Amino acid sequence: MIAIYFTLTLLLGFLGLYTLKSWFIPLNSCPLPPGPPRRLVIGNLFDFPKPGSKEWEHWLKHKDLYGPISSLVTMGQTVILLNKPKVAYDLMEKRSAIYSSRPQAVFSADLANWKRQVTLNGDASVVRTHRKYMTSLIGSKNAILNLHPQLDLGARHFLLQTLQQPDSLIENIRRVTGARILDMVYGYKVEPSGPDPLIDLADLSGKQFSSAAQTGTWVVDSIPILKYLPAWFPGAGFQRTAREWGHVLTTLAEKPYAFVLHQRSKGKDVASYVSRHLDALDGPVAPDEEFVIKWTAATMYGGGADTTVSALSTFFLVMAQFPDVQRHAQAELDLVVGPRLPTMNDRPNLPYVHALIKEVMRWHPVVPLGVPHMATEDDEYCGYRIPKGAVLIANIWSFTHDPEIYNEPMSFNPGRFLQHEDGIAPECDPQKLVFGFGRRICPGRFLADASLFLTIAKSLAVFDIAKGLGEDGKEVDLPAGFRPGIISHPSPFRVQIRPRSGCAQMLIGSVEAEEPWLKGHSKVFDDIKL
Ligand code: HEM
Repeated sequence: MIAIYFTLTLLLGFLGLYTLKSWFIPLNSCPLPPGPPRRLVIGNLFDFPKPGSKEWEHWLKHKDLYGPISSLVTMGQTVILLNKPKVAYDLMEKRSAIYSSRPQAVFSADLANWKRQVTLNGDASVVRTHRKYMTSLIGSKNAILNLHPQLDLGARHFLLQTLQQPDSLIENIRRVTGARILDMVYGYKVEPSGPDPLIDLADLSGKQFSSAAQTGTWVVDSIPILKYLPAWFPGAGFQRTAREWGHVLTTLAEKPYAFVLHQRSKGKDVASYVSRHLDALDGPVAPDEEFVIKWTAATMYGGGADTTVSALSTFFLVMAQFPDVQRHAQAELDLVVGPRLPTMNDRPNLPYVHALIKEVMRWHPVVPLGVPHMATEDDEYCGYRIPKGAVLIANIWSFTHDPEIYNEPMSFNPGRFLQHEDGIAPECDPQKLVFGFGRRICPGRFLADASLFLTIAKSLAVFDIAKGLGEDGKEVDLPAGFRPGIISHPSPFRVQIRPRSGCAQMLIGSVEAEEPWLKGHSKVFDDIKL
């Protein structure tokens, strides 16, 4: 009992101090950017989105109410909302030296130890090293050229699996996307059908990450002192959850790494990101070097799979929703490519398909609020104060739906990205917005771009995508909604996917004659002790 009173008193004391800090404005200092009025003690606590709500919609009103930049303060923490792309560029790109850190959310980064993945790490030298390792595999268009054959084969296997199991679209997308990255990063082949331990693990960890990083879900993020509560303390269940989720993340990094070491010990190793880095070492791998290889590999797997799954799911949803757009893209493919599957070489001659992919990325940005950045120094912008430690959130969804940038932003119109004969310029390329900004810009953007093109162009060439049928045989309406989360996916939907012709069916089946891609390595784990 005494322990509870003591902890409560301590908590109230800290709350008071935080509040004082949030009300304290240095003399001769400019004001924070505008924002909702602050209440005594709790500041803007009730102005944050409710857990499980769509945060990007919640913050949208800030642009109309307060302009291009706004702010909130609660528990001593300042949050700066960037409501226009220019502000995101001005701060996160032009002043990237002081806006490239990450806030250390207590639950995700600290307790569950997600900061082992660079995405949630704020330390500049760690970020530099980890990004350097990753960019050797995926950091430029040239680096991705080497991966085209693997990506192309992956896309053809996706067609085959979708033909065989048209009702398991999202599972197929998930399996093939994960399989591609596991192959590139570890040389691991997933099971051709049925569950695969690494795909399931990434799925679980991805779901846990989405909940872990959701603002407002974890009280310990707002009151960091709570992290010292022991797990047995009433209300401290978050400690057990964090430990459990941290353990899943550890397994996600250790298991496939152990697979590579096992294959090397048997002389069965194939070229992959991990083996290439191990080959480059002179002697035995030092622990800190092993840490970087292991965790950059896990970061690419974790960061690359779920994001691409979301973009491809949105593609299938909108194709069923906008059949005219689908027909237009198919007509272009038939004219330019003819009766074969499109490849990367066809891309320059497929402007409409290219524009369609941009529109998918704009229509629903996969990471609607980006990943928050943190200021590492006090700064001033347009007469407003941005204090050291402030968290910066770029509302990417609001950027890609800004009527000053995109004409009729709520309509799905790939034509907006084409060069018009009457001289009207194409609208802003959303690739400049949806992958984030400055030194933390997504290092997987070239890989994502190539994977999306190959999967989307090939799918359009051979499949007709339509709304699913209800029990009465009539087409059912598609949900227009998207789920909340740091990586946002479409709400569950049903579509029909059929080959466009007999020739299309033959093209899809042709991949079966090639070396089996999905031949399955999971049995190896029977021999590996973690
Ligand atoms: C449609 C696909 C994708 C989208 C829309 C996307 C978007 C983003 C965004 C918005 C960020 C945050 C950038 C910032 O902080 O300003 C990010 C970070 C990151 N992305 Fe992606 N991404 C995609 C695919 C990928 C892929 C395929 C990989 C790797 C294989 C990847 C790896 C990463 C990593 C490692 C980070 C963290 C970078 C850092 O913290 O420095 N992403 N991504």
